[in-house]
Amino acid sequence: MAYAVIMSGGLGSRFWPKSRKSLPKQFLKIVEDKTMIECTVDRIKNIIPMDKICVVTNKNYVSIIQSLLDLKSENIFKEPDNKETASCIGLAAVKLLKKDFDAVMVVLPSDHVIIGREEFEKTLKHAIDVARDGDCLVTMGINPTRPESGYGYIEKGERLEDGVYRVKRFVEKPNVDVAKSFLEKGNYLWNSGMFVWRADRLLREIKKYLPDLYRSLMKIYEAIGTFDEERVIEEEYSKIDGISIDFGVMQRTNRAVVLDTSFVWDDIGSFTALERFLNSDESNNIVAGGEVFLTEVQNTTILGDKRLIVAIGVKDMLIVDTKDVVLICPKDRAQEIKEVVKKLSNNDEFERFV
Ligand SMILES: Nc1nc2c(ncn2[C@@H]2O[C@H](COP(=O)(O)OP(=O)(O)OP(=O)(O)O)[C@@H](O)[C@H]2O)c(=O)[nH]1
Ligand SMILES: O=P(O)(O)O[C@H]1O[C@H](CO)[C@@H](O)[C@H](O)[C@@H]1O
Repeated sequence: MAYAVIMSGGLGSRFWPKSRKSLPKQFLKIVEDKTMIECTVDRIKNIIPMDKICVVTNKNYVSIIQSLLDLKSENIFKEPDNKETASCIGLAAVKLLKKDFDAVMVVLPSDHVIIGREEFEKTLKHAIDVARDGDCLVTMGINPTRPESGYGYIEKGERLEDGVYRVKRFVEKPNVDVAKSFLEKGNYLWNSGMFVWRADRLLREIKKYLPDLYRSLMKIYEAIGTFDEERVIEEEYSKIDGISIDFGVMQRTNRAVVLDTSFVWDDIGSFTALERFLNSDESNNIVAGGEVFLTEVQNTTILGDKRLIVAIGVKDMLIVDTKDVVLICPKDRAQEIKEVVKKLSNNDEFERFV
């Protein structure tokens, strides 16, 4: 049986100050008129029925998820802490395996924009068939359109069937020069961060490449359905070293295959991604929300709130206003917001703004 596993415990810190610890990006309406997590569920519910859709999230976000999605509480997998995507996916794998030994997991981030519903559904069905029959880890590949250094790249290897390739190499977040060379070579795809695999196959890969995490997951597996479940999850999570599924498994495994997809995809990783979806004025400015009064402003993205934003002679900037924080930064440094948020989190005076 196929299950959707929606990862929804991240902080979306590159979208700070709009995205806060108390209400991260996946629970905001960013480019569509529903929250990002609602859009994620809408996109898959023709393929995977609601009772097979699961969300893995931090325990603090359970009530937000319940208010947005019509999910049974047993389909919300609670994490006591954020230990990155390998643990989040591993926890979902043991939860599903406990009730279905043939579980196939469709792992989806909760903060992507996808255009081309029919194509997406067709690709997902194909991915489920490949993962169910084969002993492999399926990733959904996107044809790159720019030398993006914020994504993982997949080198296509042997063609297995129409649109399906063995993964020759998986390179997580190369620098821009390497990304340019991948684009020129033409045989690389972006890793979309959407994966399909059997739960048992994934756990065997975790056993091989992340043995400590595997040991913790096995203890959790034993405790699932007992009175001790929550305590054991807390105890094991306190021991887990966080690592992403990309660094932890995908870069190491030789069982990965990639599907060459053709829908439009974006991970809306940072504010600058909005340029690809929102309309700009004749000076290439984007205004998303709030009122603005601009004089000789160019190539600037402004996300307003309640106040009027007045800017004079500003170029290539990002301006984000909220009720208690104003962020001003050059657009080409927008990735640094994540680091700033980490610093603020560790600062007693400013932590409350995170
Ligand atoms: N359950 C769970 N989900 C996670 C965790 N880390 C990231 N995610 C989710 O995985 C997806 C991809 O996350 P990232 O973009 O890597 O991280 P993020 O925290 O959302 O964003 P940044 O802080 O801006 O990097 C998103 O849907 C996140 O909500 C985690 O530790 N647990
Ligand atoms: O954690 P990050 O920064 O969002 O990166 C992850 O997602 C990217 C796609 O959104 C992928 O391209 C990366 O390989 C990785 O899976």
